[in-house]
Amino acid sequence: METAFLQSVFFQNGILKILDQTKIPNVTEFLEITTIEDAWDAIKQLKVRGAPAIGIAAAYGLLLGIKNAPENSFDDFYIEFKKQADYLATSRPTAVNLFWALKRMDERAKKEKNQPVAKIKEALEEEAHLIRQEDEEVCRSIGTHALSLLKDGMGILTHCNAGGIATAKYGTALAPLYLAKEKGWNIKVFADETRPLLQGARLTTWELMQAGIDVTLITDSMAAMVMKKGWIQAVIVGCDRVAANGDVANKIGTYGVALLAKAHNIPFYVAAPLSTIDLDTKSGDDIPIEERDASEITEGFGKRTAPEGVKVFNPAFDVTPHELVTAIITEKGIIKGNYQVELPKLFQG
Ligand SMILES: CSC[C@H]1O[C@H](OP(=O)(O)O)[C@H](O)[C@@H]1O
Repeated sequence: METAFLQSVFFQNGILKILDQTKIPNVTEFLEITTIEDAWDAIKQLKVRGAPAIGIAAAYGLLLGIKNAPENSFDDFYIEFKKQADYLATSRPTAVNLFWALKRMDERAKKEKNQPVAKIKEALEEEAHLIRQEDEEVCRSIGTHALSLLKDGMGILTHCNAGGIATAKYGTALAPLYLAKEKGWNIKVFADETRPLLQGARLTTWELMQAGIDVTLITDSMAAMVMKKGWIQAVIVGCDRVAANGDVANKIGTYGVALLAKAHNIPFYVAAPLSTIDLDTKSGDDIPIEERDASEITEGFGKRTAPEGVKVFNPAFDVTPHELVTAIITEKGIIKGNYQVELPKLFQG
C-alpha cells in the first residue's frame, strides 16, 4: 500500500501554504503566506526547508511578489519581476534549488514576453505548479533507482531530513525507504538527530514512524559506534548542491558521516535530483556555505546551554569530497566513477 504523504508546500487560490517544519513533531500546522516577505522569512527560518521544497516555495513566493507588478509593458513588469526574484535569492545561499527555480521562472517569463502581462502571470503560476509536480515524479524515480542498491533487512543510516516534507513528495534519501515498505521489506533506519536544528530527531523519525518504518534515533556522536557494531550496511543522505566534480554540500555533519562510512567500508550514497546538481560550480570549495545565528547552538529551542557571549561557529552545511561518495542517485539513474565526466551526461538530452 502506498504511503500517505503530507504535502509540505503548495499554492492554492493565490496563497502559498506550507507545513511549518519548525513546529514538528509537536504540532502539525500549515501557514497561509500571502506576501513575498513572509515567503522569504519562511525559507530563512526553515519553516519550509529541504533543497527541493525551498525551490518550490521560492517559485510560489515569487508569484506573491509579482501579484501587483505593472501590466502596461513587459519591460516594466520585468523590472519588478527581477527585483522580487533577486530578493528571494537572498534568503539562503547554499541549496542551489532556490536559484534553479528562480532561473526557471525567469526563463518562462522571457519565453512569454510577447504575451499580455496578465497572461505572463498566469504562465508563471503554471510554471511554479510544474516545478512542484515534476519534483514529485523526480523523487519517486530517485526512490526507484535507490531501491536497487538496498536489500530487505538492511540497516541504513541517514543524516538530517531528506524526506517527503523536504520535497514535493517521497523525499530523496528517504524515497527508497517508502518504496521498500510498499514491497514489504523490513529496513532498519538509524536517524542521526542532526544538531543543532535536529531535523533528524524532529522530522525524519516523525516521517518514518508515520509510515510504519523501523527507525532508531541516535545522536550524531553515535554514528561511529553503530557502524562498528555492524548495524549499518549503507548510508544514504540528501544534498543541497552537487558541484561539477561530484563534491556534495549537505547538512553539517554529513562530511563526518562520510569519513566514518569510509573507515567502516560502508557505501555512502547521495540522493540528488538534477535540480540540485550545479555544473556551474566547479568544486565544493566554490559552494557558498550558509552560517547561521549562534543562538541555534547556545540556546537551541529556547534553552540556554552555553555561556552568554561564547564564540560560536555555526555553518549549516559542510562539503563531502567526491572521493567519499560511492554513488550519486538521480532520477535518471545511478552515477558512479568520474563524476566530472558522468554528471554532464545527465543533462545531454
Ligand atoms: C531533499 S534536500 C534535504 C537537504 O536539505 C537540508 O538542509 P536544510 O534542512 O537546512 O534545508 C539537509 O541538508 C538535507 O539533506
